[in-house]
Amino acid sequence: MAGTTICHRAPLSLSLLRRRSYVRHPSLLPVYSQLSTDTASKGKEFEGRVGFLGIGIMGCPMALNLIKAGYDVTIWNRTKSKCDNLINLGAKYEPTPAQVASSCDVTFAMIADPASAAAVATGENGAIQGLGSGKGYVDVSTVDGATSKLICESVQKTRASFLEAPVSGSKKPAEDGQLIFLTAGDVALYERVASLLDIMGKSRFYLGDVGNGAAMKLVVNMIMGSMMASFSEGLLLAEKVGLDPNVLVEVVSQGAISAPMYSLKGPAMVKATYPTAFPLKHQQKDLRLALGLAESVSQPIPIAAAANELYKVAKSQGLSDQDFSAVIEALKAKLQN
Ligand SMILES: NC(=O)C1=CN([C@@H]2O[C@H](COP(=O)(O)OP(=O)(O)OC[C@H]3O[C@@H](n4cnc5c(N)ncnc54)[C@H](OP(=O)(O)O)[C@@H]3O)[C@@H](O)[C@H]2O)C=CC1
Ligand SMILES: O=CCCC(=O)O
Repeated sequence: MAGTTICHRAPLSLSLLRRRSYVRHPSLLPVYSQLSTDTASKGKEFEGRVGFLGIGIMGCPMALNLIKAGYDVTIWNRTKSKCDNLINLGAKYEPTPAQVASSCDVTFAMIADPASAAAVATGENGAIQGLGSGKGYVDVSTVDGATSKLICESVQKTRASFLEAPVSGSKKPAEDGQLIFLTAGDVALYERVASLLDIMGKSRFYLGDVGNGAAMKLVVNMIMGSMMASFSEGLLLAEKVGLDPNVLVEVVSQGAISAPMYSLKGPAMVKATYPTAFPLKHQQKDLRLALGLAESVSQPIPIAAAANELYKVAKSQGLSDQDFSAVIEALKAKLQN
C-alpha cells in the first residue's frame, strides 16, 4: 500500500527458521518488511559517522548514496586509488579497516569473498581492532554462514554489535538505491541502521540468527546462476537451429519465464559482450558456497552443480572478471570441441 510500511508476519506453520525469529525476539519484529518510499515509514534517522570498507563495483555506489544523503562517510579500500572519486565527493579516508572502525559509529563492509571478508574484519589492522562497545559492524558481502558467524563472534568479543546484510541486486540497483537487504543478527543494530539501509536499498528482510542472511543470499544466487546457464543454452540452441536469438529474448520477455535479467543481459549476450555488473568469479563463488550449504543439509542440487561446472570452465577461459553472463562462452567452447 502506498505511503505505508508493509510488514508481513510469517504464519506459525512456516519453517523453524522463521519461528525462531519469534522466539528470539519477543518484540515480534516482523520476519520481513518491505518499505514504501514514504520517509515516515522508514527507520529512525541514523546519527553518527559511517564507515565503508570495500570500494568495488558494489561498495562504491552504496557508499556514494550515503554521501549524497549527507552522511559523514569514511572509506577504505585495499587498492586506494579506487577511493579517489568518493574522496573528491566528500568522503573521508583512513588507511586501514581498523582506523575506519575506530573513527566511525557503524562500519559497513562489501568485500569479495569469505577469505577476504574475514581478513578485512579480523586480520592484521582488521576492523575489529577499531571496534568496541556501542559500535556496529555490518557485513554486506556475500559469504557463507560459517564465515559470517566467525566474523560475528570476533566483533562481539570487542562488545560491538554485528549484522549480516548481504544484498540482492547488482550494480545498477546499487547506483539507484534499489538493493534488497537480507539481514540477520543483532536486532538493535538492524533498527539502528535501518535508515542507512533504506538509502541504499528498496527493501530489507530481517531473517533472525546470523547465517540466515547468508543462506538466503546463496539460495537466491544459486537460482540465478542456474537460470543464466540455462538461458545461455537456449540462446545458443536457438541460433544453431536457425532462429534469431534476439527474437528468443523478446519471446521469453513476454511469457511466464520472463525475468529482468534476461531482457537486460540477453541483447548483449547475443553480441558476445559482457560489460561487468556481477563478476563471473563471484557467481562461481556463490554456487560453490551454495553447494556447501546444500551438502550440509544433504539436499541434492544437481542443476546448480552442473551450472557450477560451467562457470568453472568459463573461469579457466580467463572470463573471471567479465560479467557472469559470459558463462555462455563456456558452452561455445564445448560445442567447438
Ligand atoms: N556485483 C554485483 O552485482 C554483486 C556483488 N555482490 C557481492 O558483493 C561483494 C563485492 O562484490 P563486487 O563489488 O561486485 O566486487 P569487486 O570485485 O568489484 O569488489 C571486491 C572488493 O573486495 C576487495 N577485496 C578483494 N580481496 C581483498 C582482500 N584480500 N583484502 C581486502 N580487500 C579485498 C576489493 O578490493 P580491491 O579493489 O583492492 O581489489 C574490492 O573492494 C562480493 O561478495 C559479491 O559476491 C552482491 C550483490 C551483487
Ligand atoms: O550477487 C549478485 C546478485 C546480482 C543480482 O541480484 O542481480
